[in-house]
Amino acid sequence: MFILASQSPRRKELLKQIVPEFITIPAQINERETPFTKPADYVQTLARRKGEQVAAQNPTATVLSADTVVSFQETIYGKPQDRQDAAAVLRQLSGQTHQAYTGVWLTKDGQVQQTVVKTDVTFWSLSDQMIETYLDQNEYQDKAGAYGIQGAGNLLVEKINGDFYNVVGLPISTIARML
Ligand SMILES: Cc1cn([C@H]2C[C@H](O)[C@@H](COP(=O)(O)OP(=O)(O)OP(=O)(O)O)O2)c(=O)[nH]c1=O
Repeated sequence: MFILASQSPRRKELLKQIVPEFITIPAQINERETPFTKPADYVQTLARRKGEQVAAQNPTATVLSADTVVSFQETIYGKPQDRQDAAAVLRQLSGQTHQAYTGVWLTKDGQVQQTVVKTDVTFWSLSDQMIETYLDQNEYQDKAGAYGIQGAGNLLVEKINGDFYNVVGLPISTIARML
């Protein structure tokens, strides 16, 4: 059995492109128990904690988990607390290049593989009006870094260097090579 240890609808949609049949079992962990460290270490630790928690309940299954953050100038941005927080994050990222990191953890046939994929994302310079218009669409609410590149958030993005799907939350070309 293949389990995606995630409640993210975006991760479920992306995984369908490479795995025909799987079930989803969200991990029940408190992400705040993991201290902020370097972004790559942070997402790797969280992906591992999510995967291990679900794998412990399903010891013979293949289990895939992931965690995505946005990082800019040593600050890690998870999901925004509220609209004000989201506005502050987007103002920080405006006109700058930040990184999206996704940690991936996979256990298959008793073997554990894990990796971290990084994508550079450059935002246009964003006016307050552009930020408010984007926030009005409420897309920011469950997204690390307060934007969804796969949605209207794409209008904030001048360019990326790296895997697009990694920003969304599942670097499927890398994962396909792990399977
Ligand atoms: C940057 C970015 C993040 N995201 C989303 C992907 C993830 O759902 C979310 C990052 O939060 P995560 O904590 O990685 O994932 P999650 O809580 O949504 O789901 P789970 O832990 O159960 O796997 O941000 C986008 O959808 N688009 C983007 O451009």
